[in-house]
Amino acid sequence: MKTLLKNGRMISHNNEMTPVDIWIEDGIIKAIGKDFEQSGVGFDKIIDAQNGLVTPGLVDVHVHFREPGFEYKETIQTGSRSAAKGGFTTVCAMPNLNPVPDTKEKLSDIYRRIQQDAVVKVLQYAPITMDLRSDVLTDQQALKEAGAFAFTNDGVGVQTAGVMYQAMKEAAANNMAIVAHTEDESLLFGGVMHKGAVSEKLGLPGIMSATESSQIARDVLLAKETGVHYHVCHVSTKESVAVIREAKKAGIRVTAEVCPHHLILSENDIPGDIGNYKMNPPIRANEDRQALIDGLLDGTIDCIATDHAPHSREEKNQSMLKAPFGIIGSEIAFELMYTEFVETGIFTLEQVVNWMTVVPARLFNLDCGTLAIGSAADIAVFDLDETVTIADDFASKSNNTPFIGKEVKGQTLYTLVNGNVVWHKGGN
Ligand SMILES: NC(=O)N[C@@H](CC(=O)O)C(=O)O
Ligand SMILES: [Zn+2]
Ligand SMILES: [Zn+2]
Repeated sequence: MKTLLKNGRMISHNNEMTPVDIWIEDGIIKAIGKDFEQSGVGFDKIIDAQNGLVTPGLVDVHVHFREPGFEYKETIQTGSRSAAKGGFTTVCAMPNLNPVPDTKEKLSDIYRRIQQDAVVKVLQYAPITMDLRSDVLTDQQALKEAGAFAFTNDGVGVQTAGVMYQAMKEAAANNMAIVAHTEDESLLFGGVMHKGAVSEKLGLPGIMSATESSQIARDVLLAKETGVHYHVCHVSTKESVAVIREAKKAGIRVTAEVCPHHLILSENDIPGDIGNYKMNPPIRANEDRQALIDGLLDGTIDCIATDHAPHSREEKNQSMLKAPFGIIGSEIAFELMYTEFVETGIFTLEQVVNWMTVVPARLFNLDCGTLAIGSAADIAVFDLDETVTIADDFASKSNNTPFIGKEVKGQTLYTLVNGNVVWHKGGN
């Protein structure tokens, strides 16, 4: 099977756009160049990229697919379609499910579902401790054999230093990463949004920055003791950035991700007590937002991840006091990053593409995030010209995002996995 993706543009190292065609054969990138059509190759299928930006399929190391246990919010099928619609071809799914995949059998059951239903490549995380909340470590070796991507208790922090230390030691021995949602619950005090001027104004309990940053400080020191690859989820505060920066300087093996919503919004953008502005960690102060941008620019923060966290309309259409934490992100992540940061000249297009493809792949040794000849034809094509309004028409089952109605550029035209079109604009 020979496919030609023609009339694309690729971003080169000096941020220049080069017109390209990609020759795909049996799901593999065979050649990148021009005028293959004229050379008489005889393609079975031709896809017109319409002068769009061609990138490696995006890689997201942080999504929530809710299956099994919470299928009314999302399933592997709808979550992976949502990822495909956003140009993602590899995503890593969190284990805060029911049941929690804390045994080989439960993890294998999820992989069976992925095999059946996913339209993009899905790697499943396993938990650090049994049932996410206990102090009993999971059998890392068995879970690794069953295909665990890495270990995380995302949704909750590991509350005890000793448990985290043991988990890190074990993960280092198994050559696996520990991925951490950092939140010290003894510093939570029922908070539902960032503690500051706006929480005060709205009369809502606040979450201190130290609730996150103090646990990162603990963990980087434990990572130093154990030598594990320690990856920090959804960094949100300036203190967290400072701790990670110092840890990296000290040679500690720490990496970090940041979410588009924390880069774009600050507490001042929260118009009131609205559930769709509630996520964990919360949208912080403007100086935190600025520190996250600086952190990406100086390499303290390594990559961008969405933390796609679907919840039902009923759940989110309530006061922040009652609504669950989390917003969706897969379908709009690239267009938000492009519009807010590339169009404004804060980041280059090459930086944004790298932070969403080759860098996350490299951090976790994944065989994706590249358009190298011989690699799987996992490819995204984006329209950088047309301005569109983010509509409430998500492929996700849920619509919990405060970005509906926003004007953006950078809509996905095509997403290909192993050379097959899994999403195209105007399609399903
Ligand atoms: N980010 C969120 O606000 N919520 C996530 C959990 C998490 O990522 O911590 C969820 O599972 O809904
Ligand atoms: Zn989390
Ligand atoms: Zn999460």
